[in-house]
Amino acid sequence: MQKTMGSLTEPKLLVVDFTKESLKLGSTAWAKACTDIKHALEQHGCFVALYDKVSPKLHNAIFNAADELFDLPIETKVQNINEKPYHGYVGQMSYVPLHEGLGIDYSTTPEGAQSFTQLMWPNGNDSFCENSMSFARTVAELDRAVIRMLFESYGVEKYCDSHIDSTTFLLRYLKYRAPNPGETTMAFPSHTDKSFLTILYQNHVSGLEIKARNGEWLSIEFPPRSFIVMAGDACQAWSNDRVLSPNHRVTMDKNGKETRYTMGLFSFLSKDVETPEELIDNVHPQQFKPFVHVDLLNFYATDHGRRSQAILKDFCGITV
Ligand SMILES: O=C(O)CCC(=O)C(=O)O
Ligand SMILES: [Fe+2]
Repeated sequence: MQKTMGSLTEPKLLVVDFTKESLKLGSTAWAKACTDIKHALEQHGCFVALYDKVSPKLHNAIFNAADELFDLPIETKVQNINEKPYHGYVGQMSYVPLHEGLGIDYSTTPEGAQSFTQLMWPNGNDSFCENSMSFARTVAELDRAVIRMLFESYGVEKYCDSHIDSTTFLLRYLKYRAPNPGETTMAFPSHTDKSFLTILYQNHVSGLEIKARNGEWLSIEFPPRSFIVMAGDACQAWSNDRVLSPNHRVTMDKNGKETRYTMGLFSFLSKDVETPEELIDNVHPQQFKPFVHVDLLNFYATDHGRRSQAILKDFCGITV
């Protein structure tokens, strides 16, 4: 597969400016953004969001917090265990030597932020706790805005509030160190996210690559302080296969010297993931059975799930 190096070339990702006052609910600009977002999620499974609610102070605090967190002893970090697959500590893997990650489940709630902080710093770390929760809450607002727009653009806004009320947010701190000479540059292998939506925020070191529908790998260089909004498998299922949950991976520059940090906010549903009946008709017959969101992660954690090249079809596909 040909790789497009370091550019945002063809096909360009949509950029949606959420900082504009004109993007008020119900305005003309808002209606256009709804249509654009739907189109982008169907075409590429992602878009770039300009969003200025993360202050420079919080921006600095969150990446300092990442440094502080990853500097903890491994014995402490491995205590970040979660019964849900891919929610806890990941690292020390020989085939992915550059990567380490930790996850804060229920990250927008005081209980979620506090229990993670307590586990990592038994003597307390109030600023870590507050900054993590504040960041998660700020990005969750963007998630909700995107959900509202997506539901509106499919004409199913009546389901929006119950969807939002049943959403929980996993915040993952992700680290990728620079490769040593001769070492692999593959920092995170190709995969699709199991979330409903994923929102990514990185430091100044790029590395994310997304596979477009045409099979081309695009290197994503997003403007500083902007976010990548990406659809996960649950969103693809919900949309009756209209939205793309894109394959993506992280590749580090072989000559790079700096550590890449990404903050990822992953949304999950505590109610069934179910395609609205409005999205099912003769032209678009129902593709997937309703499912419990965490069961998709549990399936992915099995050999069959991990090897699957079409996880939704294998997990909940309707065969005709
Ligand atoms: O670090 C990134 O940009 C991507 C992370 C990612 O794909 C994931 O954690 O699922
Ligand atoms: Fe991912």
